[in-house]
Formats: sequence, structure tokens, C-alpha cells
Amino acid sequence: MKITGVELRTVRMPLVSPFTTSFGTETDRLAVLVRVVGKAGRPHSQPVEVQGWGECVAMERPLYSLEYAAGALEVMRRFLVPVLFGQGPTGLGPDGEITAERVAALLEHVVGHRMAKAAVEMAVLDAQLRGTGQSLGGYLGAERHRVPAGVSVGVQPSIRELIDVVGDYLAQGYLRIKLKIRPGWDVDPVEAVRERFGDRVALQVDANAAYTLADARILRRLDAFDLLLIEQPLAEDDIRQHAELARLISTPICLDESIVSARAAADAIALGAAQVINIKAGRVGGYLEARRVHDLCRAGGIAVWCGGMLETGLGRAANAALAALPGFTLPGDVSASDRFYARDITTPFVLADGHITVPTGPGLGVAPIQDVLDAVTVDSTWLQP
Ligand SMILES: CSCC[C@@H](NC(=O)CCC(=O)O)C(=O)O
Ligand SMILES: [Mg+2]
Repeated sequence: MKITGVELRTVRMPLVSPFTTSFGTETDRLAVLVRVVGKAGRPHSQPVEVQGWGECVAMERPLYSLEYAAGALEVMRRFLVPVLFGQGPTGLGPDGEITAERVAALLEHVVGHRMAKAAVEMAVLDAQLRGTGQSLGGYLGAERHRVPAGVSVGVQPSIRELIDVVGDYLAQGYLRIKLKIRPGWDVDPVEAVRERFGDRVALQVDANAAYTLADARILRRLDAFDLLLIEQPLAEDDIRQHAELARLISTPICLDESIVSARAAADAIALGAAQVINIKAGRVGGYLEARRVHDLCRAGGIAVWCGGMLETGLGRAANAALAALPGFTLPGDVSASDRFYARDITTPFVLADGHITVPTGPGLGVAPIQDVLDAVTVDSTWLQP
């Protein structure tokens, strides 16, 4: 495919309710979308124009990880997108041809900025697949047509409100509850959910790196509640400390922020720092690297599940396809669109019998609804060679 232009579009979408984690409260989602336009050659016929969408998962503020939306936008505009036009240190194919499988290598000279790179690769991959007619799920190796849906529950103002929120999600049919925890909001909320809804509810917690090894005693108290896992209890770069914590608690440790690549996953597993891995394509640099993490974990008998970054329907479609790979044996944070948004920019993903359906159309299988997209657009930049 030869890329003829790229749009970087920033959208701001209000959340249906505040989402509080150990690092702050989100009331809306600022996201940078990438739209790649190109010409895809076809054997014995004229090239056809294709376009593809990518979603950058970097949050507005660098609180989940070091990337943030405005920074990712700048890196894409100045350093990543020009490479798609042949302006990088590594040449493109004959007459400027590029494939999605080459994007990571072409961008490798830029250090880090994995979420920005992932969005660019996703848009090229979507355009490429729309050109060939293959679905993203089919391309990645999805083996299911629907995936079990879990839901992430923020820190609530009170235990009573938490019980109401969890009860509502369970009534909607969610198959797994994930509670955000932080120092001072950990044992009590977990105990209250267990007391109210019993031991049969699939329950896990996510600390977003809010604790240290000094908190081991408190984290060990969570062992009493038969949790599926505790997600990222310690800091992103506390790999040895997570391995130490794993020896002090019986709840399986799942890493999220720490797993920035397949190599990081291999290291964390080898060091005993992770017994479960939360895979997020944006965090590891793209859906192709996410599949590598999946393959590596599957070979090593490590359960994985698909994490979420409050994606619009674009990223949600891609996550559903990824979550349908065989190694994703735990429900992920692939919730319905209305978990976060009153109006998604695509046809909304809805919960059906606790599951989200994997799109089957070419590429992502979904596309933005133009007037909805325009209504939430706060900026758009068009780049061309
Ligand atoms: C604003 S918090 C985003 C990162 C967080 N994501 C979730 O809790 C799931 C959000 C979702 O369902 O998209 C995580 O650390 O796993
Ligand atoms: Mg997490």
C-alpha cells in the first residue's frame, strides 16, 4: 500500500460517570485518532483507495504511564507519520509501498512512545485489511466470535455506592468484576463485595502501582477473598519487588503497566514477578506485538486477558478481536460502549449474555459515524508527503 495522507484527529468524549483510580479521576476521555489514506495495489486491476483507523490509548495526563495525548500527537506529527511518507532513516518498498508488518521496524529508531507507534501501526493495519477484505480477528488468529466481558469499577465515594454500582453491572450480565483499589480503599470494599454478592462472582482488583513492598501485610489480607488476581500492586519498574511480593501473598499477581513488550513479559515471567498478564496493544506498541505477548505467554502456560484504556469503538473493536485469540482465557476489560460513553463514535458495542461480539467485517469491522465523530472532535491535522 502507498500512503498518500494521514489525519491526526483529537476527540474529547464525556464519560457517563467519573472513573476514579489510584492515580486520579477521569470525567472525560481525550484521545488521538489516526486516519491513514492510501492506495492499495490489486493483482491485474487498478489500485483502490483505502483508509484505516488507529486509536492512541495515551491518557490526557501522564499518570497511568509516561505517555500523554498531546505528547503522542506531537511525536506522531513530527517523527512517526513522516516515516510513512518515506522520510525515515529506513527506506520504504518500491514506489513507497508499506505494509503493516513493516511499520514497527520503520519506527524503531524513535525511542519509546509505544502508544503513539501502536496507533500508527493500527491505522496502517486497518487500511491494509480493508484493502484485502480480511477481518482483524481473522488476521490475528481469533478463534471465537464473541468474548466474555469483564468490567472495571472505579473507587467509589462509599461502600454503599460501590455495592450499588457492582450490583448494577452484575445485573447487566458482566462476567467478571474488577475493583480499583488504593491505600485506604482495598480490604473493606473487597470484603463488602464478597459479603453482598458471595464467592461465586469472578472478582479481581487493580492497584495501578499504588503500593510498595511495605504494604505486603495489607495486600496479604486480600488473600482471604479468593481473588482471581491482583493487578499491578507495585510500581511499573518494581519487577524484583513484584517477585518478592509473589512469595508473600497467595493471590496471583497480574502485571499491566510493567509489561511494555514481549521481552518485558518474558523477563517478568522468568523472574516470577507475574503469574497473569494483562495485554494492552497500545501499551506494548501495537496489535502485532500484543499477539507476540499472547503467543509467548501461551507457550509458557501464563493466562492472559485483554486490558482496556477507555477506548472508543475503534479500539474496542480491535480489543475484541485480540481477546478472541485462544490464550485469552480470562474475561478482559472489553466492556460495552455504554460502560463509559452515552454515545460511541462507532456503532456501540453492546453486552449480549455477558459477551461482546467480535466484528467480522474487513479490518476493524467498524468505522466512525461522521456526525458523532465531528461532534466530539477538538482538533484535526492533515499530513501528506
Ligand atoms: C484511566 S485507567 C486506564 C487503565 C486501567 N484500565 C481499566 O481499568 C479498564 C478501563 C476500560 O475498561 O477500558 C488499567 O489500569 O487497567
Ligand atoms: Mg490495570
